[in-house]
Amino acid sequence: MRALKALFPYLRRYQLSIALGLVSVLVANLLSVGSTEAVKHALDAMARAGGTRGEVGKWALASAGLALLAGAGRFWMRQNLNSVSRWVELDLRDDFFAHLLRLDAPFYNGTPTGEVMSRATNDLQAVRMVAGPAYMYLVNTVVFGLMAITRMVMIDPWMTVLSLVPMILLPPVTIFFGKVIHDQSEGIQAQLGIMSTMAQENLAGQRIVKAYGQEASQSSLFTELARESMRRNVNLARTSGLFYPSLTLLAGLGMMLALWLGGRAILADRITIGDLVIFILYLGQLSFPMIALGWVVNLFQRGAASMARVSEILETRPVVADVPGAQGPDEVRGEIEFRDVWFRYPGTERDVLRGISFRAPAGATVALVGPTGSGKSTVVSLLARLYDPTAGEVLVDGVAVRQWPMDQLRGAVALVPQDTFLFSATIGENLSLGFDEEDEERRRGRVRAAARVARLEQTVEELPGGYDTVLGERGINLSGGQKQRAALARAVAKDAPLLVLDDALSAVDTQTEHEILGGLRGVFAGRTSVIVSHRVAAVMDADLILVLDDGRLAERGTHAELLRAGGLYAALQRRQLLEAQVQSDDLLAGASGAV
Ligand SMILES: Nc1ncnc2c1ncn2[C@@H]1O[C@H](COP(=O)(O)OP(=O)(O)OP(=O)(O)O)[C@@H](O)[C@H]1O
Repeated sequence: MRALKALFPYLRRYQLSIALGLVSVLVANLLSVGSTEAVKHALDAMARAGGTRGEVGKWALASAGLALLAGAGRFWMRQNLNSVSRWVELDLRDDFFAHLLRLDAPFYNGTPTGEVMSRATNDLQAVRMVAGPAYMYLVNTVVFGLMAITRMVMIDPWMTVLSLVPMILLPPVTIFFGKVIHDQSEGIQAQLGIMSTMAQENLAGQRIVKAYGQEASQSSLFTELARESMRRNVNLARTSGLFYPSLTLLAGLGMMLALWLGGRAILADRITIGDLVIFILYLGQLSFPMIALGWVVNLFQRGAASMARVSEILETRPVVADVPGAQGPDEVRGEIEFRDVWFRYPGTERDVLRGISFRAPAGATVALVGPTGSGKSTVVSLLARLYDPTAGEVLVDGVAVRQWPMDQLRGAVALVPQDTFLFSATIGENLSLGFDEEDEERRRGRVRAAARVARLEQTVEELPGGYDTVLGERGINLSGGQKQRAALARAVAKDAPLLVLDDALSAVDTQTEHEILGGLRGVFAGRTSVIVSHRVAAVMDADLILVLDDGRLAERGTHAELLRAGGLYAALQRRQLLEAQVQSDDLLAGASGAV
């Protein structure tokens, strides 16, 4: 329950509404008790020898009027307290999302996305139930319970004790069934999640399903999952079927005892008919608050566990963050230096970079080549400070990147990562992600110029809405190469001093890649570029080529120097030339065959 303390600052913002809501609980219950008391007076007037019609009518009217006012009070109670829970949920969700965006790559590396999503949805919902309904029903039960039981004891203490015995079982029965029903519902949701994922994958990957003839086996797998879902639903129906009659049985037992004992008390002239009727009314009105009490216990337990999970993320501090007194250079030139850099990914045991040292002057084009898994993307990640090195230092303009204010560093680097990511927004919005431009014409101009450099202009113009075409699930899908060019255009439009392309043109054909890189050289003349590529043709014009092999810097130099050295780079070039030769021979053979 200590976890719920973290909720207090959020609740404190709405203390006026909470106070009004709690006063409404008190007033509504007082009015409700008053209405029940008026019933007693009406009945007693009916049974008394001198009672008049007018008197009965007056009390009946009073009862109805008070019940109406009590209803209004309850509306006001719900209105205030449930609204507070929604506001608290909104504030928490906003803070949670903003915090998620501040968290760093090491956090996302070690936390599955599904886990984060479940905290942002299910857990926040469970916390909301505590921030309103749970304490509202708890206070309501306590207030009404005290009032009703006091009145019942005043009528007959023994009758109160005995008729409450079955009622006292209502909260534990609700807690027990509540837990079972909750677990079963979760199981159903989980099963539904598995089914949705499977359906979604089969629909999205329907070309693979068809190409590999998987229709029948996927269909029977789905049937198995659906059967399991049905079995879980039937179990839930059985539990619910037992739960509600158990509640009615216990409440009914209390009533039966009250009727039996009350009947005897009337015959013995200890209480009036009016007393018995309102006793039974109070008993009946008590059953829902008693059931709510059990429900509230479960809500608090679930809410506390959920708040602990939400707080765990909210309290996680990014490891890669601004250091105190962070200070970058006044003007970014773009000189890059790696000084004996070692790196291993958090939670792993293997050094993926081992003693990398190099220096590239501002304005140079640096290329990284090497076999897959050799550490090229990792070098780029350290430059953009997505991670901090395990040992050694990465410097830009002579200042360690850890000493730079994060905003300044990220503003200075335009990164095109290996995995292209475009938002489900318009192409124009996707391309202007990296810069602020109030003037719409200038923004569009900048986006168009960048698209031209990335050889994307014609593709966009052929789309139905041009730059206003929405991408992704809600709109059209681009091909792999088009997506890569859009990601490149986004980086070009950012117009930053350092351009970093991490295998950013792998899905573009060699000819287009050559054209794009040629265009980039013009636009980025005087700025520093880092190009990761598997193709020698893409890096041969670079000022400095670094060849990585299993985390080590195996070779360095210009294209000509590396060819002369006859090492890994030269072997890579020979292989790629040979491959190109074989491909063109195949094409020629195909063409002559066709003739
Ligand atoms: N997030 C990660 N967590 C743990 N290990 C990782 C992570 N990302 C990469 N690695 C490991 O680090 C090593 C270097 O990976 P990196 O992505 O830098 O290679 P690369 O040279 O860019 O490869 P490719 O050419 O295939 O893109 C690999 O062995 C890889 O398995």
